[in-house]
Amino acid sequence: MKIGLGNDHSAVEMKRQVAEYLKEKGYEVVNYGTDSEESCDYPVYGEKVGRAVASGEVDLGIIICGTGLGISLAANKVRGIRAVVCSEPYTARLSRQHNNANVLAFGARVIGIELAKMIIDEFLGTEFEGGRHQRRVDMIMDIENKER
Ligand SMILES: O=C[C@H](O)[C@H](O)[C@H](O)COP(=O)(O)O
Repeated sequence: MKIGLGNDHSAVEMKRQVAEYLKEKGYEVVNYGTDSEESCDYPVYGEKVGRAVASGEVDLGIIICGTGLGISLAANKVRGIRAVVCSEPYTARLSRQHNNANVLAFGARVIGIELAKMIIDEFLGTEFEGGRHQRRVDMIMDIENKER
């Protein structure tokens, strides 16, 4: 499975550790984030990862900024993206089971790497359940069609 990573200046070290962890676990990693700690703008990287996921260039995305908020807001503007901010593993699991989330976001200034690893494990290790949840996810995606 191919995972697209994105981050701003606040999450360079967190992204590096996440990439290392994912590679150890056998995932292919594509880095769309910055590797410089010089101040930059998170929408750039949220959009890049969102587009990579939406086009199928990667299977899922993981995006990190200070809080996970701004970068997820940006990713969610890309058609087809369901990006979620998770600060604990339960929400990460349910975001896949019920919401079929395709991009995970968290904050490098909010959680540490060990919690991030647990969150990532739940996110990548859980499948969408479908059924009644499919109807609701379809309803979410239909909102995009009404907007554009
Ligand atoms: O939601 C936005 C992110 O948390 C950014 O990483 C944050 O706003 C960057 O802040 P600063 O420019 O003060 O490092």
